[in-house]
Amino acid sequence: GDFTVGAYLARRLEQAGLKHYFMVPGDYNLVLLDELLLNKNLEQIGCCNELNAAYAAEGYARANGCGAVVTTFNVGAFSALNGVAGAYAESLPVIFVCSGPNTNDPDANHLLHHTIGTHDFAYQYEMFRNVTCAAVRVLHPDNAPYLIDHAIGTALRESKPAYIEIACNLSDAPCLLPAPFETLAFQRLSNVPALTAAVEQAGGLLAKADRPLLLAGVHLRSFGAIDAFRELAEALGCAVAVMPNAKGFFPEDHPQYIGVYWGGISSPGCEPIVDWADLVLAAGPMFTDYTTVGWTAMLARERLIDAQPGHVRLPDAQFANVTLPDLLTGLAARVPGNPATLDQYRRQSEKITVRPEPAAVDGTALTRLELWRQIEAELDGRTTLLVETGDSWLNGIYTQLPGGARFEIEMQWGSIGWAVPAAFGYRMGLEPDRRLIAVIGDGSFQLTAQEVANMIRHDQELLIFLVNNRGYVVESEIHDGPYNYIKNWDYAGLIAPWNAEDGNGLGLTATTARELADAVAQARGHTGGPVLIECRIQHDDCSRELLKFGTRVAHANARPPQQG
Ligand SMILES: C/C(NCc1cnc(C)nc1N)=C(/S)[C@H](O)COP(=O)(O)OP(=O)(O)O
Repeated sequence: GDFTVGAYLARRLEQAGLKHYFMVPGDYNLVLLDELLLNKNLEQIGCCNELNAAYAAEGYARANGCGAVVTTFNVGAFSALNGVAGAYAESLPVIFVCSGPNTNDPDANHLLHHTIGTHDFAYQYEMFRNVTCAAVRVLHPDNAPYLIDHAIGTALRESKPAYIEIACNLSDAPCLLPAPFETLAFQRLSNVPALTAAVEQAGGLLAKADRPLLLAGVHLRSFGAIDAFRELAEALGCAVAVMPNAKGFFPEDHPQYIGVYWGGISSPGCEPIVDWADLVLAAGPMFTDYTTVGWTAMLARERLIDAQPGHVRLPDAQFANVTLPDLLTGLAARVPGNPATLDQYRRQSEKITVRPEPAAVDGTALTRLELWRQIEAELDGRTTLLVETGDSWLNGIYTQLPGGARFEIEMQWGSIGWAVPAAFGYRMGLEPDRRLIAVIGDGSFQLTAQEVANMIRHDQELLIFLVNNRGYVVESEIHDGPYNYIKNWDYAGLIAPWNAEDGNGLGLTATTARELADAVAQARGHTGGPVLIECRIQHDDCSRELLKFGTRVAHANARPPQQG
């Protein structure tokens, strides 16, 4: 039968690999939601609000490759804006779809609800253009195929979010059948001469280097270069470190792995080796105030090959239109082995990472160290550890991942409240036989907690460690004040009201090592719903790395304005 604009969109989302999309209904988008429901290969997932729906789509994209969120005009869209911008920051292809005003209204000079009450309806599109790689407004059905294809194709190629606004009276308008999906040109291609020259020159530098070292960066996953990176690592045989937001992109049980490079708060024994290397190839890094610990861990350009998703910068040359996987694969085929940095790491005594002695699992008050010792023990090769912004970042980053385990962190955007909805979306897109453990602070939890109810609605099995340290500890360690302290909740007690008449969530509390061990054991046996373990620790019981990180970030923030 006839294709409609809504059916066209649904087919393209399905072809982009989605099995679910997240939404909150509104009068503008109800007909579009009906059209999307007609596609039986896509499941419509409601969220409590549009911010959570956008975070869920971002989390889904981490597990599934691409995500989508549908909202109503303005009031829905502007809540979702934070999550869409976050997807941009995290380089994740989230398709943001919003139903807009009826096409008759502009010419009729109408004022509309859910707007700021002016005659201009383009401002939402203008705002989203700044945080998407492509933004389109479908104001006539004839343009729907090209505009939808442009938005989705660009999002997949750039690994960034895209914006699609569809006038509400076009959702069920007749539309052409979609052309084959390949016509969206979402593949990333290298320019061959540029690639040849880049491999030649970077390969030459690596071959000449006495102490080469590889550093994994955050873009490896978004730009499909994890395998190519490992190929190059094994060809070089050198030491391999990861930046904090690339944790898990190189196996931590790999013999060449030397830990997280994060300047003065690197894994034990790692920083001296990175400093000793005479050439570092950083694959997909983002050198920011956080990843360089307030600019104290910058790598000198004369010993850095900086391979970005679309170009590579050598100490004295730059090549555009070279994709990350092509460059790394090309180098793997060309470079001679050189284990100097790995040999040196193995000589170092520091390498023996000091593992906290297993505390007596007894009635002693629960501490951060014991909490994370038990979390680390709970990880296996099928588990993803997802950490919320807060001290959970630092504690998670230094947690040892078993082979096959994955790690999710939103370090570039760092928007607290992301973790609950992102875990909901991630679990929705995750293979059923894998496990999900999320570690979330009490402060962050309070922003978006209600999405746990949808975890219960969908019988999602996942484990949340809710770290109740009575407030915003990261902020306290950066710069304390009364604003860092919040109203306490009965976090474990929240699950029962969310269960209501039919839920199967489980809320537990742990104030001692023994209670935590018992709760974890009970969680292991719980099926058919999420488990939240409220772990109560002291406010100042934070990681030593946070103390260092906090003071350096505060220092960077406090730089006086340049005297003009
Ligand atoms: C308030 C804020 N950051 C500022 C902030 C404020 N608002 C948004 C949306 N995102 C942000 N990062 C942060 S990191 C809190 O310490 C988080 O507290 P909590 O979740 O309880 O974790 P810790 O106690 O481990 O820090």
